[in-house]
Amino acid sequence: MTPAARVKICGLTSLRDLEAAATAGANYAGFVFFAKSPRHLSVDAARALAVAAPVGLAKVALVVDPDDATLDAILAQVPIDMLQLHGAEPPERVAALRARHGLPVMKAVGIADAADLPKLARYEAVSDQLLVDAKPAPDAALPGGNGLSFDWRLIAGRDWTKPWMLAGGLTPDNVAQAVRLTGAQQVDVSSGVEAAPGIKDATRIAAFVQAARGVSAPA
Ligand SMILES: O=C(O)c1ccccc1NCC(=O)[C@H](O)[C@H](O)COP(=O)(O)O
Repeated sequence: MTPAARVKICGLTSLRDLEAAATAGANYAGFVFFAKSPRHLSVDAARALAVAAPVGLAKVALVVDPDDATLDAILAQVPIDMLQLHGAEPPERVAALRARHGLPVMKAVGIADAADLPKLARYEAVSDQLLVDAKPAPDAALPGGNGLSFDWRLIAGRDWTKPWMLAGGLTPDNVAQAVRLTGAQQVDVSSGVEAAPGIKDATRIAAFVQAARGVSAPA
């Protein structure tokens, strides 16, 4: 039987998106703070979403190599439950941010091939969770949210020491297979549930959550 996975919907940009994620039963809502992204939120826009989020929907701030002032400005205004570090933060910086802000930290680790796997242990040592994502192409405009997947067999059967989330190119159509193959207990999606970059599709969000939980989508 397919295990029931916890679901993060990343890159919400409107109250409509937030409601779709909450109604579908998502566990985490991701807010992107990265100016070049079509999913980027100002601090004010993120605050409006975060205060509207229902209890039980964990609010995740996705940041990329943030400086202290940027993070301070976000966290002073936006009630956040977890930080997602999606840049090239070295392990020492991950540990420092975790200590400085007193929030759980999820470090994104990009995987393209077996040479990337040792990074997982290095970041497990300093993070509360890992986000195991596809490594973007060197010339990619965005460090994540590219709808790109990696070879899931690379992590199948791995012994994990921390909770982790599978990400990268997941869709309502492939998430059940990804969960079965990797044993992921948590999954993350952004572009796979969008109608257009930065605009989520409520029907796709519902189908994704159902598929991740091993429930067939209604015909
Ligand atoms: O979504 C963005 O625009 C983004 C910008 C900068 C860093 C990370 C970004 N997104 C990360 C994610 O949304 C997900 O955590 C992950 O990469 C999966 O995305 P997708 O393949 O689109 O489902």
